[in-house]
Amino acid sequence: MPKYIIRGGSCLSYIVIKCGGSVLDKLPDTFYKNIVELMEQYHLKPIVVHGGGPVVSNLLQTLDVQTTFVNGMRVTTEEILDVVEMGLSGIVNKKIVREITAQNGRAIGLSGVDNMTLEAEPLASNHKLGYVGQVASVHLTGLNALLDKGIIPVLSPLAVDQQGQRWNINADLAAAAVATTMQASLYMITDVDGVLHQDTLVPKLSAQEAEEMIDSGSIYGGMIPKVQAALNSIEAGVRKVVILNGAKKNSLMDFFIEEKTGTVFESVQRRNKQTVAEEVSN
Ligand SMILES: Nc1ncnc2c1ncn2[C@@H]1O[C@H](COP(=O)(O)OP(=O)(O)O)[C@@H](O)[C@H]1O
Ligand SMILES: CC(=O)N[C@@H](CCC(=O)OP(=O)(O)O)C(=O)O
Repeated sequence: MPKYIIRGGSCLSYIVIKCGGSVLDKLPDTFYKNIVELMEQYHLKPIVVHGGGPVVSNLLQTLDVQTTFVNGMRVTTEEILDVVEMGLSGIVNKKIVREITAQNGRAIGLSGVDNMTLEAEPLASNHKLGYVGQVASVHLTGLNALLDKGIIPVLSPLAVDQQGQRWNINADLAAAAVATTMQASLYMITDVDGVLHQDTLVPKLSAQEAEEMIDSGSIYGGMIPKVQAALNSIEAGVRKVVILNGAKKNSLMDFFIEEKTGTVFESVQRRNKQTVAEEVSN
């Protein structure tokens, strides 16, 4: 087994990799290869949760259906739900499964609806967003059954409630819910190097700094739910979340080994532990 540093003194066996729609067409083969390597060489349990907003928007445009976003969330009617399901659980989900297969990995695609993996409730702040939900519970049976067999689950962010109603979940929120339930580290893969402030990468971001950047408009659009999901995950006990550029070759593995790029969110407790460890080693 290759040598690698486990930072913070613990081995997190689950890793949630959120793959954003913004970067889907720009992901190099190494991205999928790295996921397979994390499972086969580093004995981690990766779960891919994906978005695909641009694919859904293109489908809607082809169908001549208007679509609007409020703070990075798509206003979702029953008609739009059909297209979201078609685009995400169909086109995008199967593309990712094929790409992992091409790297000699084994992957099974499922939607949050399957086996009620993602149980939905209406979004807390859902004023006029329609069928936009949030995750009430993550049911892990299906995901664990696949991981135990060495199969990588690829999860699309649709969810279902107790009445059988589908809900459209922002993929960052879905990934954060899975990471929180599994107490996994969360890698949010997107098309920029991380959170930028005046075109400069912000390597670490606290909740207060993030709120200021959202209020000032320096964080906008799809980066808002991403940063909020990262902060909520940390608040709920996830030790590390990183926003990373997936378009760069090997970025996933490079971060895993060296932690040099991206914007990192960490719990205060973990930061303190690391500082103590570093002081001891000095
Ligand atoms: N402060 C910021 N730093 C970096 N990107 C930002 C920022 N504010 C807004 N963005 C936008 O957020 C986008 C990423 O969000 P989004 O398109 O929803 O990604 P994904 O599909 O990967 O989830 C970036 O491409 C950028 O246009
Ligand atoms: C409620 C909501 O906005 N859902 C998103 C789900 C996909 C998504 O989040 O995709 P990205 O990760 O590519 O942004 C949508 O309909 O586009």
